[in-house]
Amino acid sequence: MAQTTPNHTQTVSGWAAHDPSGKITPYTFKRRENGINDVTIEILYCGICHTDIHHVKNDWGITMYPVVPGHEITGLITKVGSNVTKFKVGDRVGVGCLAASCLDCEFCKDEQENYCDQIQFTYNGIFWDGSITYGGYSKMLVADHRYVVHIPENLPMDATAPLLCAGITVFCPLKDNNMLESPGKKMGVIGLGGLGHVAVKFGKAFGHHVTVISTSPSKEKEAKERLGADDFIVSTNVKQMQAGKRSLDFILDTVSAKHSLGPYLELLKVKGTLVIVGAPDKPMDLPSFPLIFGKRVVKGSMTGSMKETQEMIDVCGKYNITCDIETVMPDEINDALDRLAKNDVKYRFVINIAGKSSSL
Ligand SMILES: NC(=O)c1ccc[n+]([C@@H]2O[C@H](COP(=O)([O-])OP(=O)(O)OC[C@H]3O[C@@H](n4cnc5c(N)ncnc54)[C@H](O)[C@@H]3O)[C@@H](O)[C@H]2O)c1
Ligand SMILES: [Zn+2]
Ligand SMILES: [Zn+2]
Repeated sequence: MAQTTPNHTQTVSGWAAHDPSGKITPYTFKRRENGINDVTIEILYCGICHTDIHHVKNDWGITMYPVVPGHEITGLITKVGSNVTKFKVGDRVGVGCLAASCLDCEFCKDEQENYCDQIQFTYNGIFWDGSITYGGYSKMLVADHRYVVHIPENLPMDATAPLLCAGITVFCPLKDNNMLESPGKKMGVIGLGGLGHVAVKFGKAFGHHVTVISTSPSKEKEAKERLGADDFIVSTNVKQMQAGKRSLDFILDTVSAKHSLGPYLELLKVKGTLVIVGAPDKPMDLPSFPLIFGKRVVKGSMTGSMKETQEMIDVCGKYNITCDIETVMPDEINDALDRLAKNDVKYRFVINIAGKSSSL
């Protein structure tokens, strides 16, 4: 593993964390030359995902410092390799969590490359040439074109950026559990942050009755008035949790910190499903009784394939779904990370990397 290889000839300005304090500082590094399968992207915007916090603070014990976070990237193509036919210079594009996969295993061949066991991520991964991947907190990216999607013309580049991770991560569990084509389900969303607020929007766009389950009573008004949620349960309110028992068909758990699944499982109907997408650093309690007494299912889901990501972005174009964002400049990233850790954002920070004034 190396930070660069001889073909890393392009100097790029970015922002990196250098140790588990998580403090971000300007960082200049090298990217590879644009290869035959690559596109070069001028980055316009990059969302700040809670996964970025887990990485800069080494919550999961896997961070390779210095880490340049960022996997919710939108920008414009400035160069295309000779094998690339799907993109041209000037195209509006997005890059999410995936940078490379083996292209040969059963999952890669079945367009589920997000489950390839050699998957490499947009940052804190190791690319095929042995170099460490650096993400979207930077001015420019060289990406294999197979891991890039088109952004529909009607979607703004800033409020679309978080869809590349937050959006696809909540879209796939809905798709996998037949929630795209069968309206009228009772759906719950635990945690109203970056992922959770997009889940509410998808749930409503797909015709479901959406209940937000949150520790913060103060979020109820906004969840209903701004995001269109139908119901709100405060998870620390025993009476409300009791009244909600056996009421939901499907729950999406987006919580970033350790919590017990038992009380949430009780909210599911018999044979209901809870999908975990939040990634706390510690194991969560999973009591057996709510599972066996309700024949309930708990499963996980990780981001989405590139085919699903393009499908999700196109669906967002069709329904005009974007994220509710607060835009920050690169020198405000540390404040934004601190505020995100305190859950003080509605609902996603997006870094204005290029410093352009309009949202394009
Ligand atoms: N599965 C995937 O592919 C995938 C993709 C992206 C993010 N993630 C993970 O999903 C999680 C959420 O990401 P995000 O960007 O939406 O974060 P976020 O900080 O925007 O939202 C997390 C929400 O969880 C709530 N929360 C925190 N602790 C809680 C607790 N103990 N009980 C109840 N609620 C609590 C917060 O109030 C907040 O609303 C993170 O762990 C992130 O790493 C997973
Ligand atoms: Zn993410
Ligand atoms: Zn593979």
